[in-house]
Amino acid sequence: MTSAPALEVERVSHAFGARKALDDVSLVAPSGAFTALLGQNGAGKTTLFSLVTRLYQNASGAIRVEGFDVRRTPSQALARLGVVFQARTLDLELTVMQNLQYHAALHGIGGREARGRARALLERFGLADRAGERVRSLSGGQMRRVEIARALLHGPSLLLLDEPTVGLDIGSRRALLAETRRLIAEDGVGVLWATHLVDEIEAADGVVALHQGRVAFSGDVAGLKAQGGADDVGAAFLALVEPGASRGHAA
Ligand SMILES: Nc1ncnc2c1ncn2[C@@H]1O[C@H](COP(=O)(O)OP(=O)(O)OP(=O)(O)O)[C@@H](O)[C@H]1O
Repeated sequence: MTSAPALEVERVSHAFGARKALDDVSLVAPSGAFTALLGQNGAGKTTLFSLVTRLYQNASGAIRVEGFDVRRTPSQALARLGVVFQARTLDLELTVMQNLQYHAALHGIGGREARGRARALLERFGLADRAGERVRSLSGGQMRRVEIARALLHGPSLLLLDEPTVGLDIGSRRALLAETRRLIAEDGVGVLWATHLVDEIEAADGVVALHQGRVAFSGDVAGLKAQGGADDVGAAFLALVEPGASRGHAA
């Protein structure tokens, strides 16, 4: 066991040409906790995920997964990282089990071991009876659960989810959040959940508010409300990022 946080981002900046997408961003997502990365469209959430997953190289600063620097020790860092991207990435024509086995193979987990892990995860997400079906036949919420199961196949200690509830109905959103929180409680994974929906955040969560590529707030929900001078998360967030706006929600 390590005492390093699931994720540490230290003074990271990233630009696309002249446009600064991230400007001196630092944050921590502890192990065994839910941290919401709250930000409106264009805040820089996806860019940050792309840097953590090494889709882009971090131009400046440092990113560590459970203490492993993603640039200097990429294989150790990536082995501890599971990710669910905003766009769906399952192969619709393959079965649920084939999708999971394919991903397990990419992590060097083969045959019986892969099937065993996949079955256990599908069981956990209430999808054991769908293993042999093509992904195309699943609902949006079920596909998201398969993607989370896939992200967990290699036993990561950090799970990144980029706006995972987009396009889901209210029941599926709640179920996905509940399952993610159960994972944290049972397995102790650290979760960084990117969202613009303030109602996905609970009182005990960590919050990092990103605005125009900068961290506008980092701390707990009570601290966000105190700093924003409002009793609800949406109003507090808006007060911090758009001081001119007096009411409303981040969504
Ligand atoms: N590949 C790219 N090329 C140029 N600019 C980009 C690219 N990707 C993102 N950007 C810009 O960087 C900024 C941050 O975008 P990013 O996608 O990280 O935001 P986001 O918080 O994920 O937004 P959303 O909630 O809309 O997904 C935006 O100004 C965006 O236009």
